[in-house]
Amino acid sequence: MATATTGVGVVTVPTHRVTLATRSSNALPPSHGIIFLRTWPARRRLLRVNSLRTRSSLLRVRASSDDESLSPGKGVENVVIIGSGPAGYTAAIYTARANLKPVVFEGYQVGGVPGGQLMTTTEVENFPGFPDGISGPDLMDRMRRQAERWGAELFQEDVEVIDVKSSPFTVQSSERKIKCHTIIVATGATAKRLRLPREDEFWSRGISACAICDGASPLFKGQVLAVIGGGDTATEEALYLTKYARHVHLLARGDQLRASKAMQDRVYNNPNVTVHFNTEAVDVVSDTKGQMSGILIRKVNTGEESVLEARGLFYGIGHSPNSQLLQGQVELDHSGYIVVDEGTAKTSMEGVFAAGDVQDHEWRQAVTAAGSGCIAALSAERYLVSKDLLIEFHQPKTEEVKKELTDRDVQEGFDITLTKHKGQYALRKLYHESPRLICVLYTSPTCGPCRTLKPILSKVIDEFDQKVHFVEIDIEEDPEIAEAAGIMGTPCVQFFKNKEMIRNVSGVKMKREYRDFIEENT
Ligand SMILES: Cc1cc2nc3c(=O)[nH]c(=O)nc-3n(C[C@H](O)[C@H](O)[C@H](O)COP(=O)(O)OP(=O)(O)OC[C@H]3O[C@@H](n4cnc5c(N)ncnc54)[C@H](O)[C@@H]3O)c2cc1C
Repeated sequence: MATATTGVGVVTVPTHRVTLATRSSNALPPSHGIIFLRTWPARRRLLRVNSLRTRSSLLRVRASSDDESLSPGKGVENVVIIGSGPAGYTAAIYTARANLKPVVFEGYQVGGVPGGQLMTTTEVENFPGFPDGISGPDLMDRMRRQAERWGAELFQEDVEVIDVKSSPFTVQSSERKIKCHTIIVATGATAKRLRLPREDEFWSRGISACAICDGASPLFKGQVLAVIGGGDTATEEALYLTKYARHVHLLARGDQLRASKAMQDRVYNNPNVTVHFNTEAVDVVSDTKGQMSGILIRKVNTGEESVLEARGLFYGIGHSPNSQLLQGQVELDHSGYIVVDEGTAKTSMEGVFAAGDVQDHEWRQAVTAAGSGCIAALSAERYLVSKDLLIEFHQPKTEEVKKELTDRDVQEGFDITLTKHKGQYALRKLYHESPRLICVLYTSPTCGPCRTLKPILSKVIDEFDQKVHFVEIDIEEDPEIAEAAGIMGTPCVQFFKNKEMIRNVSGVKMKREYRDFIEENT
């Protein structure tokens, strides 16, 4: 039994020594901001910790535990969340606020970028709380920060293996292996693409995989649009788009629609929809302003090609759920979606919960994904309590976050002894004066993958502090530099040494690629 003195009173906690300090104290190293109350019966433990919270929101809690295996990272975690879309981050916010200290694998490449599908879209206009809309990357940034603020531990890594057949479960990425009592799978789904030659160029600028999300955007309002597919999704999207479009063409590869009879009737009876059977898209075409103006289509039965005028192209060819990790371990439906008990997040394996698009082939919206992430988080907490497995983690308020980059360098403020810089003045100075390897990251404000790459590269650069120079160039702020460097897209990383460019890396690559290259050249 230990007695702890606080600025507001005395709290008695059995078994482990617990020290409480007021917020003004700065004597606590961050690693001690944890309370382990493992030997208490779960319900009492929760009550006690909650009462600590109620008695003073100004309390920090430090605990020492004689059971080393319970230290975070070394022992068994309460919950691992896989995925960083709206479902994953919402689950992280809820579990972190419940003091479960969730470990989140945000993903990297295999199932889409960290932040999920919304990182690939411009404006999100239907997520509650943003009356003027918000860009997809900004929304995901906010969710991420909210999860981090409450103590979620985030890793930008793909999970490669899950083992839920033995308890505790194992979750493994290329960099770490974690044991845990519960898992929340929020790996989303990937919209199937046609891989048209100019698809990447017009993605989110004419081509979309979500009519409900993008149909009302000014880009498409009053225009002629086309939808590809012959099933329920495509017919529903075509009908939805008639609310905004001047006319909608539905392109079906077969000689009939696969959609339900009711949907077919609605399509055939709508004068604003024209169905083209035996038709496939070959590519999109653009006008002299570089805007999408039509679709090159081909009749599959005759091979005849023509251009169909359209300002927008919507894919209604389905989604693939990112559930491969769980194949053979939890029940999946015939399309690979994780099966959950209706209205819950429970999968066929106790302790494994699923949220978001990976378990939802019907609604697939950010807000429904977030809602199901909340359900999964609360379910995981309940499960841990019911099994008497829950360990609460109380973290001290984190120290002020170190600024990642110096402010935009100006002539007076430039300091060559610093490793990280921003802006064209710094780049010019370093190019001429730095004896170190220079790593230049080109970004743009609306580029989702840039937000993914920045923290990754920043961490790698930290490993080589004082051995390299790093400069970030926003190509909208410094277009001349970007043009001179021949930048065609962002993110792009260029390495310079002795006034020569020695490598150009486009897109987001694995962390070790940047690390290995820097190591070889410093
Ligand atoms: C272009 C586009 C525009 C859209 N616009 C809107 C809109 O305006 N409004 C709206 O409500 N909805 C919109 N949606 C739908 C919305 O984005 C999805 O419904 C929502 O993102 C689903 O959230 P999620 O968390 O389930 O999964 P996702 O957002 O798909 O996120 C899945 C996450 O899992 C991670 N992951 C996958 N595999 C692994 C692994 N092995 N290891 C670790 N991590 C992994 C990925 O990296 C990703 O972070 C849009 C979708 C698209 C494609």
